[in-house]
Amino acid sequence: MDKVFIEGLQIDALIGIYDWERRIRQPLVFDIEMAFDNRIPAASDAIEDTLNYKAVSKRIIGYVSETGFGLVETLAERVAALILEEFGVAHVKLRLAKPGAVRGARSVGVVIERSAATL
Ligand SMILES: Nc1nc2c(c(=O)[nH]1)N=C([C@H](O)[C@@H](O)CO)CN2
Repeated sequence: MDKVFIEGLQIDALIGIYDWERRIRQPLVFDIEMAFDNRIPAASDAIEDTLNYKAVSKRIIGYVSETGFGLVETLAERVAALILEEFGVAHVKLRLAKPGAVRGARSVGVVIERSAATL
């Protein structure tokens, strides 16, 4: 299956389990791969036929900016569900990184894959 991807989408968010984390915003980085049949927009050359990565990115930025979960697992799950439900995507792979959260590690986080069929 073809994919549409969004790589390195950085969003500042309220996220974390510790008291000090509840008082600041921290950078999160999303890498997202979404299953999509790109032959249709390729044939029409029409943006309406695409899975519009700009529209998906804007929706995710808006959503994540308003959240305040403790765990990256929770946020990753909600964003994956949003993509499946609102953009008609059948399968999504999402990597959510929290750079700088652990001293000595460049980044930490989670990778999940979800399908609309098993929502
Ligand atoms: N699997 C996870 N482990 C940890 C998380 C998390 O969201 N998922 N969060 C923290 C803290 O918030 C951490 O990021 C602060 O440095 C610790 N472990």
